[in-house]
Amino acid sequence: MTSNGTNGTIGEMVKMLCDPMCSTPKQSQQTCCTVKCWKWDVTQITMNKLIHDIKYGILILNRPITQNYGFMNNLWNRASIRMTVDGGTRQWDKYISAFPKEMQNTMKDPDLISGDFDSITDEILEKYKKKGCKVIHTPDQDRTDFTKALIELNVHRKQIGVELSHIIAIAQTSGRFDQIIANVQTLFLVKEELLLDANTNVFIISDDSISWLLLPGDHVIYIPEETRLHKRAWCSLVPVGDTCQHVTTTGLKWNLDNQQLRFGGIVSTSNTFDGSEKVTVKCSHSLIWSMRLPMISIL
Ligand SMILES: Cc1ncc(C[n+]2csc(CCOP(=O)(O)OP(=O)(O)O)c2C)c(N)n1
Ligand SMILES: O=c1ccn([C@@H]2O[C@H](COP(=O)(O)O)[C@@H](O)[C@H]2O)c(=O)[nH]1
Repeated sequence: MTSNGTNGTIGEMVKMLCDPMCSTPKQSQQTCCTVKCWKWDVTQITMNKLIHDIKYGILILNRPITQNYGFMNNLWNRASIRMTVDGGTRQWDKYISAFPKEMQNTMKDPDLISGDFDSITDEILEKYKKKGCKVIHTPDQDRTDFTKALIELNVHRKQIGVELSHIIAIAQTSGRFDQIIANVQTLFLVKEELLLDANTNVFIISDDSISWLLLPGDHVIYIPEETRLHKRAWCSLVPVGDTCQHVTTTGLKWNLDNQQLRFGGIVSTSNTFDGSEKVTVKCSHSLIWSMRLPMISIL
């Protein structure tokens, strides 16, 4: 049981609702149809409340790692699959090298390293090969290294026979704008092209935000007290790709009432919370939800 009294994993699809407003095909001959419904509790990641039988993967993208040692140590070592992506291996190496030897030794090595390897030296690759990391070359230039890494992670997942409830990508929403957008595209591709098991959700964590894709349906997002009360708390609902024709929310300072979100129309950025324990979002099309990363606990 989490602090919010929610059982189960983040992103769990909790129930099927009957809703005559829903646009999905009718399930039965009555007026009843199926609406998918998810609940999200990010403290399972940020407060290290990952329930012990929940399995997740973690991957490091090519941005400087700014998270504190205690948080990373816990999150990284408890992952079922650890992966660094191309230049992300260099970032990982730099990150752990900054700690004293005894701290470095407590960090497990990556299980997998993938990439087209245009952002990593042979020296670093060799160093990690010698440690026993599996190196996978992914030369395809029609997909990003992040997307290809998820595909490889999924192959490995099947080989070792684990089911992952989520995958955490450590990145930054800084640096190259095209890469920030490409990372969002990866979140869409995962669902569009079924790159992962349908129950596996991908989160992108930077030093100040956590973002993921909300699929059409009903979402309940638990907001930790620390975030709710924070003066600079923020959140956003961004209709990337398609116009989101109908969005209804509760728990926000600027709520939407069956409104349309689209670029050139309304895009809900710099929104914040109204103090409620949870935000609810009902959306007809996919949206990117981002929020201030709740304070990270060291243990
Ligand atoms: C229409 C189109 N535009 C651009 C590209 C080029 N492209 C898309 S993904 C990709 C690989 C990017 O690799 P990644 O390592 O993720 O990023 P890098 O640091 O090399 O830019 C490339 C080259 C393409 N294949 N098709
Ligand atoms: O500015 C950046 C650069 C990269 N990324 C992410 O990391 C992977 C690997 O990048 P390489 O440059 O190939 O080492 C890339 O696919 C992006 O997902 C980023 O987020 N921002």
